[in-house]
Amino acid sequence: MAKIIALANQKGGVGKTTTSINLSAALAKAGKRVLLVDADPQGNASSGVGVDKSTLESDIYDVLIQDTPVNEVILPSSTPGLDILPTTIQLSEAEVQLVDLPEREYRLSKALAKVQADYDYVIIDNPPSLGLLTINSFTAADAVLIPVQTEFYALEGLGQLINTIELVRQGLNPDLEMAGILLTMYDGRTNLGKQVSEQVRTYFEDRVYQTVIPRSVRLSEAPSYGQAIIDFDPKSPGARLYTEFAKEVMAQYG
Ligand SMILES: Nc1ncnc2c1ncn2[C@@H]1O[C@H](COP(=O)(O)OP(=O)(O)OP(=O)(O)O)[C@@H](O)[C@H]1O
Ligand SMILES: [Mg+2]
Repeated sequence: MAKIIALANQKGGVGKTTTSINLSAALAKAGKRVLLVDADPQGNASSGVGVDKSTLESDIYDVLIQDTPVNEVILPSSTPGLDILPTTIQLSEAEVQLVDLPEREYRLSKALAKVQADYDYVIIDNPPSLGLLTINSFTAADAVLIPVQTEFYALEGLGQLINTIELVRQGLNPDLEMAGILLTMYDGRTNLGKQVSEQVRTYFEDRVYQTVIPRSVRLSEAPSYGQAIIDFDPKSPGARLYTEFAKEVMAQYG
């Protein structure tokens, strides 16, 4: 049965999508069967693993709103062993439409239950909000992994996020855990980077992963080629560190 991990932080641009893509690809390279779920209407995870969104006949919107079977929508990605449940901008309408649907918080969970036996990991990329799409992900997930940009205001909003996880645990999904916090876009040349990472570790202690993802231009270039960093530039520091990070996740979840 797949471990389902939702990547979330309602703060925008902290590395959720970059981490979703590259953790998924590194897990697949390690021999795991992985499904990447793009639950963000921006669709950056879909294009980042080589999906041409303009040619899609159906996407996660149809699964959530129209009850299209999930296996009809899943596609192979540019990385062997990694499948993608893609999205397009039409998912932006789902946030409103879900409100009136029965079991509105459980729709992703029900869809993923049908393919959970086919994978070792399901990684869900989420939008920068705590709306119904993210709540669907938290209801479906075993654990929430929080990327935190090693920058000023890094801790801002984390209290609210952790509160939301707690609320979901009290109602919709009692088994939901916090997987941990991943520091991203670290710049070791600046004092700020060091200060923020120390501050996050002081506050969250062993819930912060040992691996730290450095700021790297190659990581930001890879998505425009539709490739994960381990395929785009296997020798780059980004490829090495996402591989290290995947090892930490496998030590945690098998
Ligand atoms: N380690 C890194 N080094 C350099 N650039 C990075 C790194 N990680 C992410 N980026 C770049 O920073 C931007 C934001 O990253 P990303 O899209 O992963 O964040 P996000 O949290 O998914 O954003 P959103 O909240 O909009 O979904 C992107 O342009 C991405 O390419
Ligand atoms: Mg994103």
